[in-house]
Amino acid sequence: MSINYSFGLPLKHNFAEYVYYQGLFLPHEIDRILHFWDDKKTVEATVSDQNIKDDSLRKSSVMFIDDTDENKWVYNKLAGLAMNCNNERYWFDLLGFHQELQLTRYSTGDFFDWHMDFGPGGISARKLSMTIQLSDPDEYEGGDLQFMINKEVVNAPREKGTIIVFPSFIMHRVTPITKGVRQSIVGWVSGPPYR
Ligand SMILES: O=C(O)CCC(=O)C(=O)O
Ligand SMILES: [Fe+2]
Repeated sequence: MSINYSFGLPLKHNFAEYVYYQGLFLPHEIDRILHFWDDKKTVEATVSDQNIKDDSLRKSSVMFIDDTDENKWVYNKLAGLAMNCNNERYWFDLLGFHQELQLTRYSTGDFFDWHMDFGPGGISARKLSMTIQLSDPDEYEGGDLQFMINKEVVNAPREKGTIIVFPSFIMHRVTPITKGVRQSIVGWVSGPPYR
């Protein structure tokens, strides 16, 4: 039963476990982003904020997109989307990107098992997570970004260019790639502690 014992605060509810957007990046922009990939800058992905490699949780290659003048357009587009999405849905307190955008490559056998992007230490400021699907769905098999919503497993859209935004405390995973290569960008928007 619902009651209304108000503390006098303005209330807005429009929560969704995840939302997605299409068309923010044009195909030639996605191609430009894919050309950022530089094997010399690639590192094996780690988990949490401790630079821990845990092959049972995550296997993929990542590199970070420097926040330089040349790359600013990518940051700017994603920041705009994050602010609009936040105004539409979440009303979290956001401060901005405090960690570089991550370009991720999953080859056959790579995966990222169930996790939250939020946690203790250096990842405790993460509020919103964003993923850009950079690969065409028929370039790879497996590699689904999935959310755990109660006990249902829900697939995120795979279309190239789709941007999926979700609160960093939502459980998600990327299933193992069984064929081909999937690439994505992952960004985290930070904010002050929950209150
Ligand atoms: O590749 C993705 O779409 C998501 C990866 C992920 O969950 C992460 O890097 O935290
Ligand atoms: Fe994640």
